[in-house]
Amino acid sequence: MSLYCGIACRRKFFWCYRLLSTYVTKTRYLFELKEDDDACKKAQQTGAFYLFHSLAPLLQTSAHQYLAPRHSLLELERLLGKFGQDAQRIEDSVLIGCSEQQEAWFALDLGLDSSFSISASLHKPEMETELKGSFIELRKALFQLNARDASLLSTAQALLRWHDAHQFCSRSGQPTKKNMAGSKRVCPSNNIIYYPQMAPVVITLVSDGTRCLLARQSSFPKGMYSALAGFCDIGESVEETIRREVAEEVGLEVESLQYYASQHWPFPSGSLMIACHATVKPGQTEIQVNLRELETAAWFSHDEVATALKRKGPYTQQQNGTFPFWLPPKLAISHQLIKEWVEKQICSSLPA
Ligand SMILES: NC(=O)C1=CN([C@@H]2O[C@H](COP(=O)(O)OP(=O)(O)OC[C@H]3O[C@@H](n4cnc5c(N)ncnc54)[C@H](OP(=O)(O)O)[C@@H]3O)[C@@H](O)[C@H]2O)C=CC1
Ligand SMILES: [Mg+2]
Repeated sequence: MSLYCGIACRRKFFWCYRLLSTYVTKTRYLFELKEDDDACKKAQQTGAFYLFHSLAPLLQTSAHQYLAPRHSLLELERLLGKFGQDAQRIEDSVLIGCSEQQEAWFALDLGLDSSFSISASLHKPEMETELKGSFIELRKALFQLNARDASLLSTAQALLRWHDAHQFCSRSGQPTKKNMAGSKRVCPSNNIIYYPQMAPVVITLVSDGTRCLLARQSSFPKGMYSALAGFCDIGESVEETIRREVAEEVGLEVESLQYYASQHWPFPSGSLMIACHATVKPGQTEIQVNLRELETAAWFSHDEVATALKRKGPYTQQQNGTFPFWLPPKLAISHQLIKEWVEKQICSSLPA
């Protein structure tokens, strides 16, 4: 090993160690805040809060992008005081992460009903003026956020929604109580613990070797196609869901499949998207669209998909009345799955 190589390796090792160390420290800190209510309450003193109103995040506009502002505990207490709200409402907040310097990040919804105060929703426009921002539906804003804010706000919204929908014990009917971090709720009358849940969903890009299969639901924006998606049924493995969804939606039988990656997705109410590539049996490529599920589905060539990936919105109606063929934005795992397929096709067509 040359001296240069030795130094480079040691540097690399040191760098990896530093990265790992920061990550582990952060993870252990968040674990402690979830387990210990007092530690979590203390972390709120130096922490920062993302604000929501009826599940819409507070955003500010900056150069065609949305930014998610954070507020200190002091600023939040001042705001609640100004609008006649009890500062105890801050206990409704949920822990969503922390910075490398261990500044804990929380999310709080000022519009949902709270056991600590009511009618906060009456003040929405005044709050927006005071906070110099707007509460914007996450569906409209997600693709104009940077990756970190998109991920934090998606987690926050899913968690706030889950708490709002699990106020009562399904066994005793009594009100449940959230822990300080919001990582669980407990029924005080029978000690049943409820943990936040999400729905597993598969997203599959089917290929016949040279083309890939993309589909549209009538609810999609005009011209947009995506890979096939479907919720896992209870009792199914990911492999079984993929085979069933492909058969149900387009009438094809999957021959092989390969896991690609996963992503948390805030819609409709918090899903774990599990993305896979799949191939169909040779010679069995005739699509039979299930019109109860899809508007249409079709095979697309490598060049058609590569061109669509480069296309940038807004996608306006063309002179012949149709809309250009386009694909989900970069942030969506379906985009990344399709992009990987395009890149793999290029590699496999290169001479060995
Ligand atoms: N991030 C990404 O890149 C992408 C994400 N997705 C997401 O994947 C999700 C699933 O895709 P989709 O094709 O609609 O799924 P499905 O093909 O499974 O069809 C949706 C239908 O399944 C039923 N359903 C079964 N279980 C559930 C559940 N836990 N929650 C809600 N509905 C359920 C509902 O029927 P009924 O209403 O009749 O009860 C619903 O209308 C979508 O919500 C979408 O947001 C999709 C594509 C890309
Ligand atoms: Mg589907």
